[in-house]
Amino acid sequence: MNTDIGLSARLDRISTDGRYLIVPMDHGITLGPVTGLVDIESTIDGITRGGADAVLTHKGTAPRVHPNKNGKGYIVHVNGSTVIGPDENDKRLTGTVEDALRVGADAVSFHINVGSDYEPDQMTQLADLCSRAADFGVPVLAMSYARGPGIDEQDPEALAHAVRLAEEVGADVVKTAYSGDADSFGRVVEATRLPVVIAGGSRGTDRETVEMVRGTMDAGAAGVSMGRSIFQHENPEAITRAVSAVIHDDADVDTALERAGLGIEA
Ligand SMILES: CC(=O)[C@@H](O)[C@H](O)C[C@H](N)C(=O)O
Ligand SMILES: O=CC(=O)COP(=O)(O)O
Repeated sequence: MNTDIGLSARLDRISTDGRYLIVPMDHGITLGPVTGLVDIESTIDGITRGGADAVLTHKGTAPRVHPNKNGKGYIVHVNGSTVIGPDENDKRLTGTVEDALRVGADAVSFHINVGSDYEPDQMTQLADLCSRAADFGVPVLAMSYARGPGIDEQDPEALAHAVRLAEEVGADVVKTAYSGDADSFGRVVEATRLPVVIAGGSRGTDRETVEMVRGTMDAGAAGVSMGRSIFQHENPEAITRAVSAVIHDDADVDTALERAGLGIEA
């Protein structure tokens, strides 16, 4: 059976007209129950009201996600590590495509640290995940970071390599870090035919967050998979509304902040 229609139907559920505003909340494994993840129900309710296309968690929190996601998309993340373990870059499998489908996911995601000691195993696992997901018409979001000893995590050449690897092994959407400006990130976006979305990293000011999103879209990217900058915000709905204004309505930074009721000062 042709699963292309399933793939495109599911991609539509996690995006709007090819643009992606994903809020990942898989950090409960990595960082523990940090701000925004303790009462994850109200965070999900706020961000989906604010304009998120999809939320992302590990499979165990699925029962807490579904009643609060206001009809938006759902992605299940299938590997993880902790900051208190021996090596945070050593992400291990936590689920399968079948697990994700069982808990009602529209897509799966997987984190690879390109340049780390764990890259060979993670690359094989990602390639296998893409093959398995393709059997079911399930999209794969590859979180492809340039991370490891001696790696500059914002180096555009390293990021370009990371996103290209994701395409080569069969992913459908790729997330990576932002290189810091639209010009250099344009080279990252050009490195692949996949839709590219950025991670937000640790939380900055509202203006810094929205400027980063504006630069990303100006570089030709497809959106964001932005976690801490959104779920750790004192008003996740408002910051999502600002990010959504840029991604979905092509707003400039001041307009986006004003529309969300956030101050336009730095
Ligand atoms: C906590 C971090 O540094 C993030 O960049 C994570 O590595 C990315 C991911 N969402 C995770 O928690 O595994
Ligand atoms: O799953 C994690 C991400 O996609 C990015 O999270 P961040 O907190 O925006 O770096």
